Amino acid sequence: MTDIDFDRYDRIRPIRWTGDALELLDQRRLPFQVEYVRCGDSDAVAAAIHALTVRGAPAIGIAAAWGAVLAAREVEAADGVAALAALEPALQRLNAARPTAVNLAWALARMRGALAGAGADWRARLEREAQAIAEEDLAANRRMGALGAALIAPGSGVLTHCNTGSLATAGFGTALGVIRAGVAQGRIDRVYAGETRPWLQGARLTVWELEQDGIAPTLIADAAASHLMKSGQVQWVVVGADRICANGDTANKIGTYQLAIAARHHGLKFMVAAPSSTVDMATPSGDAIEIEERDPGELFGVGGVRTAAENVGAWNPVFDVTPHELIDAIVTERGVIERPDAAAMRAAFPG
Ligand SMILES: CSC[C@H]1O[C@H](OP(=O)(O)O)[C@H](O)[C@@H]1O
Repeated sequence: MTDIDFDRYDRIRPIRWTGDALELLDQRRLPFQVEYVRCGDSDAVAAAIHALTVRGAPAIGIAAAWGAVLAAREVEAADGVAALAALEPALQRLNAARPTAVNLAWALARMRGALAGAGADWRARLEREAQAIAEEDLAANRRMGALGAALIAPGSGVLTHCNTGSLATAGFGTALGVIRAGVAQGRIDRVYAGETRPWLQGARLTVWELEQDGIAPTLIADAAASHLMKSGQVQWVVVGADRICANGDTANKIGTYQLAIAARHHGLKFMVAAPSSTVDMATPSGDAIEIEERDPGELFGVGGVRTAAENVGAWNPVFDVTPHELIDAIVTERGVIERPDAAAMRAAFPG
């Protein structure tokens, strides 16, 4: 199979550290405006994560890590132990920005760990740790892309949901990295992207990302997914994850669960691609995952056009849980877990 020209397929960087501030590509404005917003302190980063200025499980972990670096400039401490105590309120505010993606808490735990044993140079240690988290994520995505693409037979069609690309990570993407690798290797002929209401990560972000690569996706309404699967044009559904539990149950963007049900009904394969930073072995199953519910107002407008009358009752959970029984493969940078269950997860993530 041809090698993957990673640089060709990965020119978007949603997160930029300037040395004294964090610049975030404002994903609320894409694809119509390409604008970066500047976060000069940790609370601005927390607000940006909550507002989805930056979004995507790995990306919010990386942003929070840089938020901790900014918080370090807001406190005085002689060493790592004193810094840990002084930083904790800011780290808690960063952690509270969104509840479902485990990457946020995972990144902040990495930053706390970097302080252990640190001396007067603890701020520099934090900055190195944030940089390492971002670099490790990019490397993980590129390895995951190759591992996931290898499962896909040449001539395949793939459906993806939400945005799991460079915009949601340090680069290349998770599920979108598998798709980029699969297209590069001639395995994937057709890419379908679900619009992903209500926030339209698919229509606004995934389509834009793939067009930057010269990959022409076919956009579909979320409601068209089962009909597409029935057509025989798609062989795999490939999605990302926000939290993968100890038994393989997976939280991901709302709408993923019904894609998994339809895929199983139509005999399609269902792949979850996520870095090991998304695996949460401390959560036994999907029932224990906190599902973020956002402002119902996100349901009422699309591109400035109202989609419902005022004061309509609405419910806006933005994630759901796919039971492991409906997942054919979980792909992380450590390898492929076929037919995931608690035993397979323990074998892959022994502790
Ligand atoms: C590799 S991104 C993982 C995950 O994050 C997205 O959620 P959101 O856009 O709300 O941050 C979506 O669930 C992606 O699959």
